[in-house]
Amino acid sequence: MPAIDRALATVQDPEIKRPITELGMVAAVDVDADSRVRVEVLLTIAGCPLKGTLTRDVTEAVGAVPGVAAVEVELGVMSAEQRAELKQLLTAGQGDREIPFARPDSLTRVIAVASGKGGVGKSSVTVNLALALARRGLSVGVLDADVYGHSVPAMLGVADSRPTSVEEMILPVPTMGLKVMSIGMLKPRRDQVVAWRGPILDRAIQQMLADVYWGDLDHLLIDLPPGTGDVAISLGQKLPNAEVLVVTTPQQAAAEVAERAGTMASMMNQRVVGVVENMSGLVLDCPHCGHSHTTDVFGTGGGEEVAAALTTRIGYDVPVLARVPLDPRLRVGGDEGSPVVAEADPDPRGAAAQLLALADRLASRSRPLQGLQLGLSPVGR
Ligand SMILES: Nc1ncnc2c1ncn2[C@@H]1O[C@H](COP(=O)(O)OP(=O)(O)OP(=O)(O)O)[C@@H](O)[C@H]1O
Repeated sequence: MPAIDRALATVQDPEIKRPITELGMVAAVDVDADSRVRVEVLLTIAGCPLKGTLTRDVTEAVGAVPGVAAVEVELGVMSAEQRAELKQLLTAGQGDREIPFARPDSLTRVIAVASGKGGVGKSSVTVNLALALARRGLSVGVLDADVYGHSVPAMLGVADSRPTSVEEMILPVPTMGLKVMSIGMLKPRRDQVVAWRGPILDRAIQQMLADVYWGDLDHLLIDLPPGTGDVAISLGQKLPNAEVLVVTTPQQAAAEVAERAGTMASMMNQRVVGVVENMSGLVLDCPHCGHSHTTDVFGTGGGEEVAAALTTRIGYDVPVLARVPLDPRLRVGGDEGSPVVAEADPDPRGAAAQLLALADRLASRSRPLQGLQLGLSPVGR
């Protein structure tokens, strides 16, 4: 029945984000004399964590077709051959172990979020920015490459999730409209320590970029470890066309290390797109006078200092793109796995409003060629 086929084509696999009909996941559709429909859906792997979502979506879509009396969803599992076909379909045109974002024709804007030192709010900025961009209808992936912290999954409420893998192709974990992959998800257990060094880290980064099925992304946000270590070098080599956002605090003492992270990105030919000053003034409503007062807990001027120093050193304008205030709601959102930008009606003086404005600024910027590698080489005469 074409109407049932059309209804099934509206159901997406929650991880791959493509219609199940295109992915070879609908094995059979039977309609009996009483207009009861039985749909056999093939999961990519047995025990797929999202089978409940799939069953519900298929039941709802087919149940809404006029004339359908009842829907029964039967779940099966793809054979090795069917999985190999699926992998082939998803990676068509992509060379083995090729990083799709490094291709010259890639339309994905990669933004790596860097900081000089830890604890300045790099991961908080990454997850909130990602969610704010996704709320604008953009397709966004988040790659947590912070070997020391990997706090992104917890901040997005998927700390214990593990990605599904289909024939060595890893499907990122879907949450809140984002696709998430973390270096922590490559560990067998959450409490295990990642004690990897150069070459193994490099392989892990390669795997997370090339072996993960990211699909068509508008943005990929990467949470880098603090500082200028191995991961930043690996990513710089693999993704010279990435843009880098430097997060720092207003504290003057933190400025120098943040500058170093920005300079390093530019040495890797990545464009430094701007600076985010986080933990700027704390706004408190005064119980005595009724007005609000701002306390500069970490001083002032750190963001400007980093931006000015990078502008001079790199030779193009590196602006301060946002000043995000200290805001307990941001911390609570991170702890609870529900980023503050998801709040309805954000307080215009709070962190959420500044992070939403940052997403707007970044999304509305066209990608300038200055600072990007064009891959041109002079022709000899
Ligand atoms: N603007 C802010 N207001 C209040 N709390 C904040 C703010 N920014 C970050 N925090 C809190 O500070 C702590 C450190 O933030 P976060 O983990 O984002 O930093 P980080 O730079 O990614 O650190 P690391 O590199 O060590 O992972 C978190 O508990 C976070 O909730």
